[in-house]
Amino acid sequence: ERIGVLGIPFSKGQSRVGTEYGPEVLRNGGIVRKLQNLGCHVQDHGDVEVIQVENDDPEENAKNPRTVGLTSKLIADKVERVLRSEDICLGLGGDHSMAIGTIAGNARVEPDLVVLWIDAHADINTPMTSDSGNIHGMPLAFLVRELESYVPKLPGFEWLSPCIHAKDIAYIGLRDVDAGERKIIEKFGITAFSMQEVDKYGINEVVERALRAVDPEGKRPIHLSFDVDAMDPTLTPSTGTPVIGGLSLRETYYIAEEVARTGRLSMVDVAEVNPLLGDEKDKKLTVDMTISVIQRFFGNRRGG
Ligand SMILES: N[C@@]1(C(=O)O)CN(C[C@@H]2CCCCN2)C[C@@H]1CCC[B-](O)(O)O
Ligand SMILES: [Mn+2]
Ligand SMILES: [Mn+2]
Ligand SMILES: [Mn+2]
Repeated sequence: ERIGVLGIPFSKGQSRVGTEYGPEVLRNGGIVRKLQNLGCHVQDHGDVEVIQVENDDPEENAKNPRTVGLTSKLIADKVERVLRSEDICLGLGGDHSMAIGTIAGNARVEPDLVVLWIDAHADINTPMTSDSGNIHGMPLAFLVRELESYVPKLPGFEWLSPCIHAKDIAYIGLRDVDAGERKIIEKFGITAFSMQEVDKYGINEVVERALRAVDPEGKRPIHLSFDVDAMDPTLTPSTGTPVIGGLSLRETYYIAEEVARTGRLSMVDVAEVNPLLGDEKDKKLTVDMTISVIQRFFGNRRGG
């Protein structure tokens, strides 16, 4: 497998400084070398250029819309280019608004992709249903065709057309879903396995059902968007919106190993690592746990 690593040093989808250092701490943690040691061909494509728009006033309750929108376009263009020359793109974030660009860019190369969203949160608020106005809580709303009439065209987003269907998404790890998101998930029948289902069925059954729900014939490319807050905060404390009762290390490994085993992985987003949150121990733990999970998306199997 040829892997293209792309840094996405972005933080304006939310309000806490620090996620812009995500790519740096993951690179310093040795992710490129560790993937090469797995026998992968790894090319580091550097960082996406981040745009900071002056006087970027909120629009329809969404904060930093122009900065997020225009940076998302650059992300999409770069992801498209990487996927034209590599088999898989590994996007190192950066807050989860990065997924607007990564999914848009991936869909240009793999229009038939499905999305597995591993997260404590649903990240599908519209600007109107959002309590925070932070766009990292909205990325899927900008991408889902069925929501197009519910989402205003914000300044900076003129370039973006929704590119996935609600039925192409499956969530694993939900445990902090807003009322408006719950309504959207129910209205459009989005496949969602919260931590309650993980406890009820076990992670193996959840992964099997999630994959079968979005891709019953087992032939579509997979965009895996991993928010490190899906894991329990005892494992990844350095993240902006931690929620207790998260995925264990072994459950997260299992998801990664099973997705790797499909052989249809197209892109992995790694979102919401914030090395400025917590103490040095928290930061090191978060980076080490995140890197150990990433390795399992790319062939490191516990059984050797
Ligand atoms: N839905 C949210 C939004 O701001 O839209 C609200 N939530 C925080 C809020 C705190 C109080 C209790 C209810 N939850 C964060 C989430 C976005 C997470 C983005 B991610 O990328 O980290 O997943
Ligand atoms: Mn390709
Ligand atoms: Mn989250
Ligand atoms: Mn998220």
